[in-house]
Amino acid sequence: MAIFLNSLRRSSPSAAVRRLLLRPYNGEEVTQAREFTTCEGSRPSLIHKRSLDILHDPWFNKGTAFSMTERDRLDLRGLLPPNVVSPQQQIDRFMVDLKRFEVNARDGMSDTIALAKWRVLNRLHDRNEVMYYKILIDNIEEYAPIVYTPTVGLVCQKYSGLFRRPRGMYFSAADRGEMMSMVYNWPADQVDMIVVTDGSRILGLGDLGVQGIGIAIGKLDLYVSAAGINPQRVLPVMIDVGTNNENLLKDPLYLGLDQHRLEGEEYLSVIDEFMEAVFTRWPNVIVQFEDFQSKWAFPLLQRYRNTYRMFNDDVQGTAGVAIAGLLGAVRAQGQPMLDFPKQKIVVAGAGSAGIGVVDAASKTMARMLGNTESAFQSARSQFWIVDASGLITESRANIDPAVVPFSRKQKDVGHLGLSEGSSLVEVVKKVKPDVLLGLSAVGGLFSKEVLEALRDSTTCSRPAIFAMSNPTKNAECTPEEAFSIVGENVIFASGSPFHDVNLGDGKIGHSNQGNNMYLFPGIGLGTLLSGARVISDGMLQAAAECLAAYMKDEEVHEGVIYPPISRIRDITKEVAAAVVREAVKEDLAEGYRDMDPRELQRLNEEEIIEYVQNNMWSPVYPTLVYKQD
Ligand SMILES: NC(=O)C1=CN([C@@H]2O[C@H](COP(=O)(O)OP(=O)(O)OC[C@H]3O[C@@H](n4cnc5c(N)ncnc54)[C@H](O)[C@@H]3O)[C@@H](O)[C@H]2O)C=CC1
Ligand SMILES: CC(=O)C(=O)O
Ligand SMILES: [Mg+2]
Repeated sequence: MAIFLNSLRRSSPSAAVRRLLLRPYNGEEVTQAREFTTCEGSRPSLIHKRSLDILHDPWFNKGTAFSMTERDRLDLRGLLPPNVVSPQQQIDRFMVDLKRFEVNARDGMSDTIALAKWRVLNRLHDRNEVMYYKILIDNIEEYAPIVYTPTVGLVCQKYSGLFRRPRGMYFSAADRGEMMSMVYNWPADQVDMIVVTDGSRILGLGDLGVQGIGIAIGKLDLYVSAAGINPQRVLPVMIDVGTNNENLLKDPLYLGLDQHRLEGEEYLSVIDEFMEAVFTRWPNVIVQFEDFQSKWAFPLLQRYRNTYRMFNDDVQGTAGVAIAGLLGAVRAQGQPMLDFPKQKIVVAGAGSAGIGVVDAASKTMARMLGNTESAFQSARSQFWIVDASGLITESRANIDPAVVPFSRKQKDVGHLGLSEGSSLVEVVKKVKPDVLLGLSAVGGLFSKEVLEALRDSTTCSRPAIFAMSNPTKNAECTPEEAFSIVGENVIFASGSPFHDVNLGDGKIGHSNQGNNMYLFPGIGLGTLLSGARVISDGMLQAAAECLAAYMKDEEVHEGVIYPPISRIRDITKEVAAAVVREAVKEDLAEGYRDMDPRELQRLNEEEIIEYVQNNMWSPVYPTLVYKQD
C-alpha cells in the first residue's frame, strides 16, 4: 500500500532538470498584461495602463506602497498621499481596522462581527489583491472561517444586500447560444482554475440561486492561499438556471433569474454549452464543480469526467478527506491501517457528499481486501446508510441510482432487527458502529439519544464521530456534546471549525476540521502542474493517501487526525506533488509550460515537490513597467 511508504529517492537532479525546477514561472506579457508573479528585483510586469486605471485595478494596485520612481514612471504622482509606506506598514494599518471588531466581541464571534470582517476583507480584495492574499495566507487559520465556511454561507444568504462589485462570471439560462462569445468578456487570457456552481445546494443551506456565487469565490480564495494558484488566473462562475427557493423568487431585491430551475435536457444543454465555451477559450483550465444538488452532481460528473479536466469537490474531494480521517481514526485506535475494512460505519446522509464518501471508502477497503468482487461486497457490507427516510435497503421505493449499490439487503439487516426505514438511533443501537459519520445537513442530528446509543453499544476503544455538515449550525453535533456524552476518548471532526474542548485535568478534546479544503487545492494544483487531461480515481486516491500519511503517529494518538489549517499551504504542496506523481505513473501527464512530460517523468519525489513549490504564487508586489498597446 502506498500509504506511509514514503521512501523518498533522494538523488540530485540533473543540471537541465534543476534549471527547470529553479525557474519559477515568470509572467510573460499577456494581452491584458495581467501578471504579477515576479517580485521586486526580478523580471518586471509589463502593463498597458497608467494613472488612475492602475489604482482602480486590484491586480496591479499597490496603493501607498508605490515607490516614487514607480509613481513617476506610471503617472501616479499626486494621486496618492505623499508618504511611501512599506507593504508591511500597509498591512499593519489595515489590521488595526480589521481587529477593531474583536474588541467588540464579548461572547465569541457573532454573525454580525463575522460579516463585518468579511466586508472589510472583501473591500480590500476589491482594491488590492496582493495585500488581500498576503493577509489571508499569513493568517489563514483566523480568516478561513470568514472567507470560507461558516461565514461564506451567511454571505451567500445575504448576497443581495452585500453585493457591491461583481466578481467572476455569470452565465444564465437567458444566455443560451451566447456563451461561446461571452467567455471572451473575461479579461484574462489565461485561466487555470474555475470553480462553478449552479447554486442549488450551497453548503447545507439549500437552494440559494444566483447568491451561490459566494461559495465559488470562497473556494478560489483557498486555491490562491493554499495552492498558490495565481489570483489573476482564477475564475468564479455562477450558472443561473433559476431557483426553486420561493423566498428568493418573492424577494424584489433578488439578483438572479426570476424563474424556477430548468430541468432535464434544458438544464443539461446550459451546462454543456458552458463547458464547451470555457474549454474552447482556455483548453487547459480545470473546472471544479461545487455545491450542485445531488441529483445533478453525479450525472454531471459521469458526463464530463472522461472528456474534460474536471472534478466534483463535494463528491470526490470530501471522499478523500473522509478516507484520510477514517484511516486516522483506525490508527488512533492503535490498529494497523489494514484493519480499516473491519470498521463498521454508519453514515447519515445519502446525498452527493455521503454517497461520495461511501463509494470511495468502500473502494479503499476493497483494495485492501484484494480488489475481487467478494472484496467489494464485503467492503460495502461495512456501511449502513440512513437518510431522511431512515435506513436505506433494497426495498426503498424511488431510490436514487447513485445509492443503489449501497442499499442493504433485507436479509443482511433483518438478523439485527433492522429493516427499511429504521431510525438512526435504532441503527446505531443494533449495528454498534465504530464510526458515526454525518453528511445530512441536519444540525443536531446526532442527538443526546443517538450519542448515548453510540456510547452504550460500541465495542470500539475510540469511536469516531464525523459531524461534517456545514455551516456550523448544521453540524450533526458539537465537540462538547461528543466528548461529554460519548467519552473523552472519542475522535471528533466537523466540517466547519470548532474550538478544542477543555476536558479538565490538563486534557484536551481535539476538534478536527474534516473539510474538503485539505484536498481540493492540491488536486487542482497537481492536475495543473502535471498537465493531466483528466482527473483519475488514482490521482484522487493518491491525494487522500498523502493527507492520511501527513499525520504523525503521536498526533493521531492524541486524537489529531487532520493538520492545523495553518499548515494548509504545506499539506497542499505535498498533496499536489502526490497527484503529479500519480498522473505521471498513470501516463496521464502531458506537462506544463516548460516542463514537458519526459522531463516530468525523470523527476524524483523530492524534485517533484520542489517543482510544485516553485510554481506556487506568493503575494509579493511586482515591479510595474508601462508598455504601450
Ligand atoms: N465537510 C465537508 O468537507 C463537506 C461537507 N458537506 C456537507 O454535507 C451536507 C450534505 O451535502 P450533500 O450530500 O450534497 O446534500 P444533499 O442535500 O444532497 O444530501 C443530504 C442527505 O441527508 C439526508 N438527510 C436529511 N435529513 C436527514 C435525517 N434526519 N437523517 C439522516 N439523513 C438525513 C437526505 O435524505 C440526503 O440524503 C451539507 O451540509 C454540506 O455542507 C458537503 C461536502 C463537503
Ligand atoms: C465544504 C463543502 O464543500 C460543502 O459543505 O459543500
Ligand atoms: Mg461544497
